[in-house]
Amino acid sequence: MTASLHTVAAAPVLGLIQLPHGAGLALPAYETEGAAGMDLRAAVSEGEPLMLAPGARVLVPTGLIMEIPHGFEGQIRPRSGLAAKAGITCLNTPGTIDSDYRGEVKVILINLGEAPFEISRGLRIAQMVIAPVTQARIELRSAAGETVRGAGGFGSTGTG
Ligand SMILES: O=c1ccn([C@H]2C[C@H](O)[C@@H](COP(=O)(O)OP(=O)(O)OP(=O)(O)O)O2)c(=O)[nH]1
Ligand SMILES: [Mg+2]
Repeated sequence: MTASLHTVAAAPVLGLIQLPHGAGLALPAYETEGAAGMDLRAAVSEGEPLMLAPGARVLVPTGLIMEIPHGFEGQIRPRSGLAAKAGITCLNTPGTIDSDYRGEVKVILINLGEAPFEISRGLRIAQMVIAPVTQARIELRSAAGETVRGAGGFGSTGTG
């Protein structure tokens, strides 16, 4: 039997605290067995949707405080359906949720489409991937070791 990704015994536990304005909203969830990201919902007031004009951006509350285990991060990514259909994306994608952050998680959406976009309560606005992170030890050095690439970049290997 194949275990689903999220029932692996060693899976990290994501702690969630639902704030009062998030109460009643469905918790973030993996929509399919193999989904990489869990969808996040807009915790805007019922009956008071946010209208996002073309070109405008907005900080959308999720109504959630998270306890991401040490050694992991949350990556906030756009949903392709919103992007393809309406030009809605996350401005700072992938947004970084640090494991020591204890404020409300918010999603920065921007409307790159041509029409105003309505964000109503409960709309699945983005997805969050939990990913391992490594903190490097930093060493100040006097020079960098030589490589074939050297300082070539930004298209140095050609286009074809
Ligand atoms: O899309 C995002 C990005 C960040 N955050 C929260 C969680 C994160 O841990 C914190 C800081 O994010 P980041 O380091 O990207 O922002 P900053 O501008 O460097 O702020 P800070 O100086 O607080 O680190 O803000 C969100 O809620 N949503
Ligand atoms: Mg920062």
